[in-house]
Amino acid sequence: MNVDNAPPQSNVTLDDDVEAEIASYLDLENPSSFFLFAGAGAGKTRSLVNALRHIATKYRDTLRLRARHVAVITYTNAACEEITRRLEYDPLFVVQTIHSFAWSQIQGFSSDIREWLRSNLQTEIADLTAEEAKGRAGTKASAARLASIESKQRRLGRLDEIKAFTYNPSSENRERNALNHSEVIKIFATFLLEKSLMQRMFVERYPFLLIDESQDTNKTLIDAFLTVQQAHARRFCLGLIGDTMQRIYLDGKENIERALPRGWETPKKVLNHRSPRRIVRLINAIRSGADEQLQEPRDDASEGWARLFAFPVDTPDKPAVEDGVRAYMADLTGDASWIDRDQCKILTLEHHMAAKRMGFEQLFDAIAPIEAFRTAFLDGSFAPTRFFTHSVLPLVAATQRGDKFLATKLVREASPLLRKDVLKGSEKPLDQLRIAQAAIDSLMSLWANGDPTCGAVLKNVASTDLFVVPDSLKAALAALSTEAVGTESDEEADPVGESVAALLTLLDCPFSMIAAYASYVAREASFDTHQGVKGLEFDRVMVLMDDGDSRGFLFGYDKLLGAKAPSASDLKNAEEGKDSSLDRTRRLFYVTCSRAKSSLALVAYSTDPGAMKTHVIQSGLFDEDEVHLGLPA
Ligand SMILES: Nc1ncnc2c1ncn2[C@@H]1O[C@H](COP(=O)(O)OP(=O)(O)OP(=O)(O)O)[C@@H](O)[C@H]1O
Repeated sequence: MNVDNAPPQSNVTLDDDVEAEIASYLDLENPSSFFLFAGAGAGKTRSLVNALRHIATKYRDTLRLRARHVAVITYTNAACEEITRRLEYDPLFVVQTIHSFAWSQIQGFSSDIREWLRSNLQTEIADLTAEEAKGRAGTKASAARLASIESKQRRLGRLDEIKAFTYNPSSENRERNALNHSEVIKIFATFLLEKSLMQRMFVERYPFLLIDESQDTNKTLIDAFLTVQQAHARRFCLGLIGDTMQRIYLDGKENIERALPRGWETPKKVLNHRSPRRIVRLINAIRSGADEQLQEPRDDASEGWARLFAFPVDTPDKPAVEDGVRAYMADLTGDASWIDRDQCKILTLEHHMAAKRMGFEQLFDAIAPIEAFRTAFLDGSFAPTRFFTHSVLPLVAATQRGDKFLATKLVREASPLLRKDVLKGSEKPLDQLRIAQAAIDSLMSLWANGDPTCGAVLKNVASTDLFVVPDSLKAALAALSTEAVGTESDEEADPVGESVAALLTLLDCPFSMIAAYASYVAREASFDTHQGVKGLEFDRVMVLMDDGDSRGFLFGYDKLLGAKAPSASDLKNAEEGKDSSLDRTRRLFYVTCSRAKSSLALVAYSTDPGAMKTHVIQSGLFDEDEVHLGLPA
């Protein structure tokens, strides 16, 4: 065959040798730790599964002989199940989410856990006591501190009674002997770093540890793993898989790629298997503001569509405008499914818009701005809101529906009033049931005068002992219940801290917001956010961006898309290499746009749609005919 006439080589196998490269690092005798650089749709899951299969083929017998395993940490339970399934449930692999994995490693060390907790509680109590000494007596802040000190002291006092600690990654962990989610991570990281025997046992048991979505994995633990790897570089292989451009959680490690120790390998994948050419060009252009990683579309990829529609920020009927955009996209692409809202993935980059449209804005505004609360609040695991969504709401909803059977079941399962030992110890268990029913009646009576506040609900539940109030709410409850005896100037001189203030605002919210928030975090809403679509892909994606809705504490589409100039602090952050709101917005924008398999419509509500249009064209994100100011005729 004449080589000149041969069809040009397709690029679809371009990255195939990366799999071999990774396999070469997975050498039991001479391991190399690695960080896989691969953008959106590069097939990271496939690389991970291939790497694991390689280990199984090459080392199964050797590993089994010494009861060793391969550990894999994934971000979600769904990812965990998917990888386990693809590995055909092979017991060689321990595939777990970070909390389950951390717990499985520390579970047997009850006395060490007890000592860690003792020392941690003592430090926390000492800090609070010092704050109390500096503060003013009789203020709400003082009431909150005293309540925290009391509950910590109570826990400290009971530590020696606890024989074994418990933990459940998907529950409230409110039992006396339970650890909470962040303690499990901190304890594991501390043990790994401080207990050399545990460190040695760990690398002996798991000579290979691969972490998926490593950019979002808790930074304390990533740092601990990096230290362990450095100490045992010759017999422990740490493989980090992920994409720095897709870091969306604030507890992930910033600039992880720059923190890699010497001697690490950095294989790179360049193909995007998911998106059509136009969308790969767009996500490359978005990414170029952050790093130099460019992707190539597959040679057999179609051209696809990406369009930007910019509207004034005060557009009155936004949902109607969005319907119009979908109708236009259906016409443009010849894909009638755009008409059907349910066949499109509608993404809001931030949650405020969802909160506003679904009716829990006040709740969102109370909690989301607090950095330490945000991640858990947005994924539904924040203990104070979970108390309302998982304990109180189901009971209230069942009672309001007249479902007595379910209401009784819920109280039996969760209420301290009907705990088995209480019923057993009671001479007349029937009386105990009456007490529980009276507590339910008392709670439900709050609705006689309309929608009660969360604070009124909490006070009521605490007074009847219907449910255990989580520690995280006790300080706020104390502050709420305090008839402040301090003067106004005392309150000014000793205000409640940011966290308690946020919880007090939460307690001020009408309880009806809890149901709206619960359905949002359970993803029952018709639109989703970047968090909900991690790792997923959809044919038709519509991204909604509204700075008017985002309150500016996290986002800045107008800045990203050029309708507003960056602020002085943005420029300063950029100069100092610090993560700015612009960087965060760029990453969310990248994550959402890169989910599209066929066509993409961006809808921006802007303070200056004209300036946005000029900027996105000048910066090479879009061509002139791809940007519409208003709905095209
Ligand atoms: N080598 C390949 N050949 C063909 N299709 C592939 C290949 N690798 C991955 N794919 C497909 O490409 C799509 C993206 O893969 P995958 O979801 O694993 O990417 P990813 O790197 O995890 O992406 P992201 O980080 O954006 O979530 C999937 O539909 C997958 O089946």
